[in-house]
Amino acid sequence: MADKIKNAKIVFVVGGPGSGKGTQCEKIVAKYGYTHLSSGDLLRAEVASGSDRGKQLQAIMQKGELVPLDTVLDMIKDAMIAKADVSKGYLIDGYPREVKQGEEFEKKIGAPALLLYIDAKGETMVKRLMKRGETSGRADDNEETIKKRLDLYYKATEPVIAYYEKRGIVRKINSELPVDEVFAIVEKAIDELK
Ligand SMILES: Nc1ncnc2c1ncn2[C@H]1C[C@H](O)[C@@H](COP(=O)(O)OP(=O)(O)O)O1
Ligand SMILES: [Mg+2]
Repeated sequence: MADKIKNAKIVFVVGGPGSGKGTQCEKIVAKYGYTHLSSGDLLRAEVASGSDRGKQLQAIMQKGELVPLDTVLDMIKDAMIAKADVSKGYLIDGYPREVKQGEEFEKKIGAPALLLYIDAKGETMVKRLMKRGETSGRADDNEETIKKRLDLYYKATEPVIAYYEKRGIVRKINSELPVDEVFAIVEKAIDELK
């Protein structure tokens, strides 16, 4: 089963909360037929299911902390295998959050061909998340948790970007621009993969 995804195109989509990862992934899915896997969405779906694991996850996420590595990875892998026959590639959104997560992903699943670094300023991310929080229903889109998520993001994710930069697969995308202009830059990076 797992070898079905061994040769798949894998794109890590990394950026702070509210930087626009989900927005850009949606557009990549529409144009390129990739499968979009947001680790956050997978986790929230588990929470919504009301399972015991979901309840434990909810407590962790509400505090703005990171969920255990194996849990996230197993959920991503299962979701990838489920889409192996129809997927032109995979967008792994919001993962890895830490260098160790990236290493484990490569051991268990495969190597990324590209890392899209969706980059927006801290104040922009806060503004967007506060706005999203008005309608998203997400427990973590509130001012206090947003600050914590941003702090954690800077600490944990910057080493991730440095790690993949050494391997030459990072493309930094200016996400301060309007959505379609951001996507024009994203398209170039994806087109280069073919
Ligand atoms: N380039 C852009 N310009 C303005 N608003 C943007 C934007 N990209 C995303 N947004 C909005 C849409 C959402 O309400 C909010 C967060 O975007 P998102 O795609 O959900 O971010 P992420 O998935 O990185 O947390 O910001
Ligand atoms: Mg998102």
